[in-house]
Amino acid sequence: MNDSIPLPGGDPARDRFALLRAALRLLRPFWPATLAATLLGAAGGLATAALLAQVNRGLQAADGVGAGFLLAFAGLCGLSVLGKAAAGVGNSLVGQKLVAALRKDIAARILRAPIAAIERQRTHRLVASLVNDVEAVSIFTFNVSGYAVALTVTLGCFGYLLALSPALLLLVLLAVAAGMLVTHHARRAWMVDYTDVRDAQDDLQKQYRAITEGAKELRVDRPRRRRVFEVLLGGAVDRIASRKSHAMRLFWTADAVGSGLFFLVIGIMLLLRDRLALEPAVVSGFAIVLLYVKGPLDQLVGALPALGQAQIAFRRVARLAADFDGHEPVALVEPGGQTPELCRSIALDGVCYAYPPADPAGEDGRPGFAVGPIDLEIRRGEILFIVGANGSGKTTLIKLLLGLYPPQAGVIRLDGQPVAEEARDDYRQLFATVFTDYFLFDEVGTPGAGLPPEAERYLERLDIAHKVSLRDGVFSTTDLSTGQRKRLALLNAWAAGRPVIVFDEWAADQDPGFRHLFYTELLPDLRRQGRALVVISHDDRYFGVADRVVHMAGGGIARVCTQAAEGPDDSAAGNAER
Ligand SMILES: Nc1ncnc2c1ncn2[C@@H]1O[C@H](COP(=O)(O)OP(=O)(O)OP(=O)(O)O)[C@@H](O)[C@H]1O
Repeated sequence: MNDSIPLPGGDPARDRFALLRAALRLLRPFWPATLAATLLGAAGGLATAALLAQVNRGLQAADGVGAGFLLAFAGLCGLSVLGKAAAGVGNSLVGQKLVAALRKDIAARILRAPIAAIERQRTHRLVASLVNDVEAVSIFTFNVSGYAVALTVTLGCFGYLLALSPALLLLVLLAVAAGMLVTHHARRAWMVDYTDVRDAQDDLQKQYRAITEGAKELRVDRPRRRRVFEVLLGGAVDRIASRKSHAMRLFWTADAVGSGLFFLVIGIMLLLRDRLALEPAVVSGFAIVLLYVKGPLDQLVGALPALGQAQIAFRRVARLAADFDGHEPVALVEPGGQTPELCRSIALDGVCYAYPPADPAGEDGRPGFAVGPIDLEIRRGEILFIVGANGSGKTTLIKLLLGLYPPQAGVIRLDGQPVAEEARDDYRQLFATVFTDYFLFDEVGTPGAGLPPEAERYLERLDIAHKVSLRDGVFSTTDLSTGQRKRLALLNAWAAGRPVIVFDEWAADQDPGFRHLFYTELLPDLRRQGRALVVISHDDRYFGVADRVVHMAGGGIARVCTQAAEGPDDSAAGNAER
């Protein structure tokens, strides 16, 4: 996938120009349209300033205006209106493209990020970034050339004022500087508010998940429901509202001070008119221009809250990007690399992985859970069970086997050859999985590859054909019972046609009849097709189905039993019981 939308590299908190640079970098792919919109808008802005001068000249002309004046007036009007319209159209075009590119970019980052980083981030934070940060950045960038136009109009107007009276312009600039000082102080305070708002948006997203995904639990638990609604969700909502109102109060106070200063300047000018013997053309020119330029100036000042929120959003996205650093070469758009084959076996040689400590400050002194060193071979056409107590490391082991966690030590070999980091994504294509927290895609099999001809028959085999059919490769419904949905997940894993299928406690929510069918018919059938089956199971009644049973304890392999010998297998050598 094209990684053409670079997100900020610097820290916008410390680097004052990081946001500007990041915005320019974001706009870079669209520079022709951005430049055209900005230039046309700037031309329109300058035409507006010239129009004001023309109006003042017309007002002061003792013997009326002629055809030449009217022609120039009409030309400036046309340029002003068209420039503004063109800038608006160009802006929205660029804005839409930019937002689309930013959304795709964040999604691509998630798709390529290390699984451990995604697990660390938690879904609600990712969703909040996808929704709130993109929104904040887009609101600001949508208007970048609008701000450029406002700035040009302002500078053009000040240029005209300079020509009319440098001394009076100095007075205006003093007022503008005082207004900027007040705004600057207010801005520092409202940035603190907006940072807190953004944190509260994460909390809100978390509580939205709680009330949707935990709807059933909350319906039967009134105290918790009240706490979630009033304290957790309500607290986040109220925090956002009060912090935003505080920020806006500061903004409007600063804005009012700015406007007051503006009118003060006009008042002072009128007061000093006679004392300084100002010409009527100068006074009327200043009055017209100052009243007009207040619009673009307000637009520029009004951009500050959006700018602040965009800055915070950039900081968030930068942090996310940093946490997703070291992403793997995962093909998203171009066809991937080679689809590997499994001829003999996959071997884990001394593979280790340790989670970071739950308390990174290390205050509780507990290290993260560690798995390994693991020596294990998975052979083509065998059923391998991984068993052990809760928390013994079974799922972590299969995440290592699948290449979802990169081994921190040791190596994975495919048919004797080490799997290099660049080939890990290809290697992962050997597997189909049904995790305990699986996600059910309603498109069956490998997208674009068509369905295996026996798919309908397999639905019957799974005793689900009376509920679900396949329409154009899509399940007609997934509104099913828990066990039935899991059968569809199994169908998906089977239809993907991969040489290795991994089941994480698949049978846990199946009825006894179907559980029996799974262990005694489906698994042996899949083995007959030449696939390797790695099955995490607590069903000790069916351990006899496996060719080998790997017993995990405390993150290591305690022993491996083969069915023939029912004793420790040679392949377990080196895995000391813990
Ligand atoms: N995402 C994670 N981040 C940090 N630590 C984790 C994470 N997932 C698991 N662990 C740690 O690893 C240990 C083993 O977890 P794992 O899921 O591998 O166990 P399991 O044998 O599959 O357990 P179960 O039978 O309950 O599914 C956990 O007790 C926990 O301490």
